[in-house]
Amino acid sequence: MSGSKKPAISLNNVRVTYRSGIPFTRTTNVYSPLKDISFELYEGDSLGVLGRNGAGKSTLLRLLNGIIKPDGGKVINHGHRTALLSLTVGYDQNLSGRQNAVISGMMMGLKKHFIVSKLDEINEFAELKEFFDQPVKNYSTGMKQRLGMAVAIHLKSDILLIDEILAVGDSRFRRKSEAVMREKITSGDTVVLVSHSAETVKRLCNKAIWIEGGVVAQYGDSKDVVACYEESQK
Ligand SMILES: Nc1ncnc2c1ncn2[C@@H]1O[C@H](COP(=O)(O)OP(=O)(O)OP(=O)(O)O)[C@@H](O)[C@H]1O
Repeated sequence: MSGSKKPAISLNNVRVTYRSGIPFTRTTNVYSPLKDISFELYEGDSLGVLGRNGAGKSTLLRLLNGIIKPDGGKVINHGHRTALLSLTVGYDQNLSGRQNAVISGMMMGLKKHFIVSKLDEINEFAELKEFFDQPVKNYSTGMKQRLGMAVAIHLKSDILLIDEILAVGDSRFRRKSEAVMREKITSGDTVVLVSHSAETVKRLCNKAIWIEGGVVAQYGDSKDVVACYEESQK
């Protein structure tokens, strides 16, 4: 248990296997980045996810979001609405930022008229101006990041899952996003943050999980986990 906090999502012995066919052969690549993962994400926690490239951090966020299902073990969401903020998942490139914002909101289970009432605020935060009505394929990485951040902040979910999105974009917008994130965290929102920056995890998260070799190498207070993770990288 984590004090009197309630579990928001529980993972019990979770395994994820990717199977991809190799072109022009009858063979299939089978790979399990996550082999046996168990932990509880508690309500009100801000959890940083650490691990080297390919450790399965983004896979873990997709599991928490419910986009993928485990092929072993169980993911139990105790009734929370999640929003995944990522530069690689979630946009229809041919639709405008405005249309994508509406779709994202509907995927979070929100009513269309509520989402529509928030669109001006979303565009104001994202600073997209007339680009808001252009196809996302014309956006720069920074513009996609700003749109994702604006949608996630204005269309409230119970659990915000953030995949590396604070690492890109210009420093002014990064500071603006970090300030809003900090506000959400202090007001008790549940956040899971994947970052290559142990410093960011230490700054924004109270807890951290370190994934290595498909299992949990360490889970606990973010300062302790970051210290061990950084030591292992030397
Ligand atoms: N759809 C997929 N099909 C096949 N393999 C995949 C798929 N998605 C991810 N993988 C593989 O699973 C492993 C874990 O990927 P994942 O993106 O979760 O790692 P990560 O820790 O987020 O990596 P990074 O730090 O580089 O972003 C990688 O080896 C990746 O190549």
